[in-house]
Amino acid sequence: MRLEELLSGVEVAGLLGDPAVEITAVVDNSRRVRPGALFVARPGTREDGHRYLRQAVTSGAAAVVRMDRLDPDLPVPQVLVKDSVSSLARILSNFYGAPEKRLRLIGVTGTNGKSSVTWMLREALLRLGRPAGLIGTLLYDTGGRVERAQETTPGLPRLYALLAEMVRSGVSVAVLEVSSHALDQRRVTGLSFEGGVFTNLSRDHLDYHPHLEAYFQAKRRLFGEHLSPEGFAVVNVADPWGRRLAEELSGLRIFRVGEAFQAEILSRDQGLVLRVREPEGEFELQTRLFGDFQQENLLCAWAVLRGLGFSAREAAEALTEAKAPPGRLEPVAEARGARIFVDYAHTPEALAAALKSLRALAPRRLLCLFGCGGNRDRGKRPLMGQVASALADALYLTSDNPRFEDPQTIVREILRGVNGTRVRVILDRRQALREAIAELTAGDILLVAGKGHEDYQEIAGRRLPFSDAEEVKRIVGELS
Ligand SMILES: CC(=O)N[C@H]1[C@@H](OP(=O)(O)OP(=O)(O)OC[C@H]2O[C@@H](n3ccc(=O)[nH]c3=O)[C@H](O)[C@@H]2O)O[C@H](CO)[C@@H](O)[C@@H]1O[C@H](C)C(=O)N[C@@H](C)C(=O)N[C@H](CCC(=O)O)C(=O)O
Ligand SMILES: Nc1ncnc2c1ncn2[C@@H]1O[C@H](COP(=O)(O)OP(=O)(O)OP(=O)(O)O)[C@@H](O)[C@H]1O
Ligand SMILES: N[C@H](CCC[C@H](N)C(=O)O)C(=O)O
Ligand SMILES: [Mg+2]
Repeated sequence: MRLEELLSGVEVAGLLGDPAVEITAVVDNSRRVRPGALFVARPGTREDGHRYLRQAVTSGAAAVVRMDRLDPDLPVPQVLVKDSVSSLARILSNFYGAPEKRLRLIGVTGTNGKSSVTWMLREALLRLGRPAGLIGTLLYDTGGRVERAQETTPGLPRLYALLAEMVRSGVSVAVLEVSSHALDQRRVTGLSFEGGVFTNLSRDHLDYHPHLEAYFQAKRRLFGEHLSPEGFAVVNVADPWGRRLAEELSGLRIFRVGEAFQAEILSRDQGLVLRVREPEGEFELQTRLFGDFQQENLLCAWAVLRGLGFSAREAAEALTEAKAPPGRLEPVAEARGARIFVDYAHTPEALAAALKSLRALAPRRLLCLFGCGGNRDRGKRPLMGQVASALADALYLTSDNPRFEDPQTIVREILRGVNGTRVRVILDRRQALREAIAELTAGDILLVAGKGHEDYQEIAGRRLPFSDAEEVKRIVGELS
């Protein structure tokens, strides 16, 4: 496509060079530039793309978009814009034939539950015969192809490429997990969601957001800036921040989970059996979900189906047998009459929810093994220690992804919140799992928290293969 065609709808403040130059790709990372690419320089959180303009040209960029000035010394066509992020979104839309307008978009935000809601929703849509795409923490599914996710919400170039692939595969509904980082960094610019979901808000990511209010405001942007006026919001009003959001949103169709959409847990042992009450009546569902918290996530998915126009009966049929993504309170093994669950709880609230759910299964003893990620929100460490010591009978503290921090220091910070419960510290996660599992006797439950589906452990910049579920199964096999 020619540069001038890509600039349709872009507010151009200045142009240098030939606008008819042929463009073969659009990128915002100089390391991804191939000959023929258009490089869009934009400021970020750590770097500024403008520093890499020369590098982009050396790598073969056919033209560049920039916000600072037109530089006669740069030997390629240049476009000056006021805002390179919105320009990038518009250029990508032109490049891919406006895929964001050819899909029904559902965005899910909140501290916990995004992956669970989006996963259930995709499966439900498929059961209803609607080709659905998914972009989230675990994977990107474009309808024709599934790939491992890099980010929960990818940056604009990747995002538009995935949406374009969905259109090509005949997908009609695209379900997206929208992280607060993505909202803050404008990674969903140009997208107008038909449905927006807010699951809950609690402490996380305070290494990034200055305080909880700023974190909330980032999430709120999904509804304030990215929701189509004809669209709908699904808000969990059982959560205080959700209640506030619902009060603040005016003129929108809102589905209130916790009020208009409610569920009662009838039994838990073999997966949640739920009685759902919603405006059109009552429905009983046998699901494959573990964790009381999943009822809220299921109701969010249910309400989205209703917002998309499905009947209550269709929602019930589509969500019967609903299951969580891997590593969300997943029962992975039994050892000598004890049960072992792997969960992705990495916030105080999530850890509390997971432990309370397992306590409801009436274990003889409830053991909890976890650590905290390095180089991320440090303040949540003692809070997770506090929650775990209040709700579990014994703790194994170990390493999560220490990244560039000393695992011993991380555990010491968790220990500040621990009070009275029996604790063992074993920094080697494999060894900690081995000892915790060796201790189990009939009726016990062990929760292995923090890493969920992750298949690596990140230590000092290296990702070493590691899966809690696989490790647990291997150890149980060895011990039996
Ligand atoms: C701090 C942070 O969130 N950074 C993310 C962000 O980068 P950024 O926009 O701030 O970019 P930057 O690194 O400052 O660089 C600015 C510009 O210079 C360019 N550049 C930079 C270097 C270079 O050599 N050449 C070059 O062109 C960059 O490509 C970019 O265009 O946007 C990028 C995609 O557009 C992300 O890959 C990147 O994720 C980093 C690696 C990361 O760890 N992010 C985590 C915290 C994250 O985003 N997590 C959330 C999930 C959170 C949750 O679970 O709730 C997620 O959505 O994944
Ligand atoms: N509705 C909920 N309320 C409280 N805790 C929850 C809820 N849903 C999930 N959790 C907890 O949060 C963990 C992560 O769940 P999930 O992956 O669905 O959330 P997420 O928002 O996608 O997380 P991330 O931000 O890491 O992508 C679960 O393993 C569980 O411990
Ligand atoms: N989505 C979370 C993942 C944290 C998972 C935990 N295992 C860790 O490494 O801290 C985040 O980006 O903070
Ligand atoms: Mg997720």
